Amino acid sequence: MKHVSILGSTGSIGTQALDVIAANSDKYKVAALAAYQNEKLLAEQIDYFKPPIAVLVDKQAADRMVRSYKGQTKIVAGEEGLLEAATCNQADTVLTSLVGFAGLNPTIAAIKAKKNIALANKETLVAAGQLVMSLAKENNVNIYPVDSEHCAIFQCLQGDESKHIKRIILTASGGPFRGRTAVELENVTIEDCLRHPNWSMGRKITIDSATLANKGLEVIEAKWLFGVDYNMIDVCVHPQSIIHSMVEFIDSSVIAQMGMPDMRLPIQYALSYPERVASNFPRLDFTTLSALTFENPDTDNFPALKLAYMAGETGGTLPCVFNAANEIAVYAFLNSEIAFLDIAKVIRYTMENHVLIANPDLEQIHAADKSARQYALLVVKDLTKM
Ligand SMILES: NC(=O)C1=CN([C@@H]2O[C@H](COP(=O)(O)OP(=O)(O)OC[C@H]3O[C@@H](n4cnc5c(N)ncnc54)[C@H](OP(=O)(O)O)[C@@H]3O)[C@@H](O)[C@H]2O)C=CC1
Ligand SMILES: CC(=O)[C@@H](O)[C@H](O)COP(=O)(O)O
Ligand SMILES: [Mn+2]
Repeated sequence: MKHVSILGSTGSIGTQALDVIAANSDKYKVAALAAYQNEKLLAEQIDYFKPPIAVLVDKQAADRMVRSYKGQTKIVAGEEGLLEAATCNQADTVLTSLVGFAGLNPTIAAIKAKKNIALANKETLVAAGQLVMSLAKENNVNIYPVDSEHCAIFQCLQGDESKHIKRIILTASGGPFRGRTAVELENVTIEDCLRHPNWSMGRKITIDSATLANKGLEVIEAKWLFGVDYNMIDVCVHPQSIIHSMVEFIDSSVIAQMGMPDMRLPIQYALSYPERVASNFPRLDFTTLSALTFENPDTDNFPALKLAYMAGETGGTLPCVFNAANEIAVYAFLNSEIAFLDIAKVIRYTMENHVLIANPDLEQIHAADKSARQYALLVVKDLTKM
């Protein structure tokens, strides 16, 4: 039996993880649930899964829940609650399915408490990959990728030494605007961006997919998870999202992992590894697949991917700055403050303004995140005036 703390239980990954756990109650038990403010859904999850601990980071929402809740679960508020859920004795595994840089501290706390990590929160490795991977090694903790591409690569590598990798090929859907020019991207709406062709996900990652910043974050995530150089990570646009990623080995053999686009599979694999668990997830029917196609990403019209490579190759605090600026820009776009094409501009200007620290410690990473957010907000303000 694995005991899982779910940070971000009310989100897209969190709810699908709970579907997997409910379908396999002989294998998994919920140790803790944590959300930001969605008290209604969290209350339903508490009723069903009866975890020892539940957290609402928003203190007012947590206060309301404490006043109305009559059951056995301990309700905790705030960032401290998140850390308690990440480190509680009842858990052996922590699923990091909260969104953004907020995932970093609880992930580090979980690693220090020797919990295995099922990692959906890619922003953690983007902001602090070196530090998090070293801590995991020091504490003898495994990090199992949940992100579909990284889970695919992890599956492709089973039984093979990483030294045999020639390159990793991350597949990308290309998002809802694949093939469009910058002029055609000028006036796209929030609703257009939120219409991902293949995946139903949270709002932030869906915008990231539309700008290709998601693929940029994933390139950096792959560097840290698989210990490869950036020149060994390629991105290939595959609009059908059936091949979730590939590994080419030194003998030119290529192994791909395929499946219908359904996040329950990588979530379940990350929880069940090294076992495979039977499922009723939709199956691939090759007779109805008309074509699997591939093309190069368009980094001229979608520059966020190029900026991510630049940030990753430079290293130090720059990937953290890329991530911080992107978070500010995405939420500014979702608040109708800036246009779609401004997202990459906010990232670029914030990166250009940054004074690099080559080997940052955690405090320096937090400082870089904070100052990048402040600068990115100024850029947003300037762009809003235009
Ligand atoms: N969705 C997907 O298919 C995939 C997602 N990922 C990654 O997984 C992560 C989660 O994505 P997704 O599920 O789509 O996101 P959602 O926006 O759907 O869910 C986010 C979850 O995190 C909680 N949350 C948000 N902010 C905080 C915070 N500051 N502290 C604590 N909890 C917080 C939310 O709580 P509340 O509901 O109360 O606001 C919610 O439970 C992201 O890093 C994303 O990049 C990776 C691959 C695929
Ligand atoms: C499901 C998943 O892992 C997402 O990160 C997905 O990859 C987004 O699709 P894009 O390829 O469009 O970024
Ligand atoms: Mn992905």
